[in-house]
Amino acid sequence: KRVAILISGGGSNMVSLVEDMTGDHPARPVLVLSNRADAGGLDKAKARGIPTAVVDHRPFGSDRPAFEDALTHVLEQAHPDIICLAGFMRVLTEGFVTRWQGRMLNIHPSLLPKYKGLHTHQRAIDAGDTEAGCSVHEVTAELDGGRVLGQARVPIVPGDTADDLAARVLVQEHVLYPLVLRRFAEGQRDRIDLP
Ligand SMILES: N[C@@H]1O[C@H](COP(=O)(O)O)[C@@H](O)[C@H]1O
Repeated sequence: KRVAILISGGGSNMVSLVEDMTGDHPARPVLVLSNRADAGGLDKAKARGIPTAVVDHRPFGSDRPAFEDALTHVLEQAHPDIICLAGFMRVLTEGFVTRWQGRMLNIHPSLLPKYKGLHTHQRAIDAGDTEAGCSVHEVTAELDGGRVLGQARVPIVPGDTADDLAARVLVQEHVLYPLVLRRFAEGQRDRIDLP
């Protein structure tokens, strides 16, 4: 299977996916695509010999479909079977999502369906939750709303800041996403929960 990975930032999840796609893994990374030319993950991908591309969203202003047409044009040249959103911070329209329906995954730093959207860790702390985590889900037109294929849980420790929690969850993201991608590439659609 051919996998394209969309990023906007440092790309630590992208690296964990790429480093797992070796040996008997049924998939290989064919493209790392960013909407930001200054995304730190681009250099990490180049250093691992993966083709990279940038489609800057800013020149398109509020014309999301035009931005997504440019994304789709670049993606189609890589012929991906699977698309992984990994810290990709643009909300995608229904048109784009429908085009890649059933072949696109995302990692979200909360225990979905709780805390869709942003600032997930602070919201979990403010709510007095005792645990948090991350979820890998299929991407649908509803933001962070698709079927959850995997979740990993971590404790919230009294006195935790959002940054403390984000760091603890990120460690689990790097375990969960590669696991779910491997199963997804093998055709498995049932959900896994860590630990
Ligand atoms: N969507 C969220 O954005 C962060 C991206 O981190 P990285 O993969 O760019 O390091 C991760 O926490 C991910 O869950």
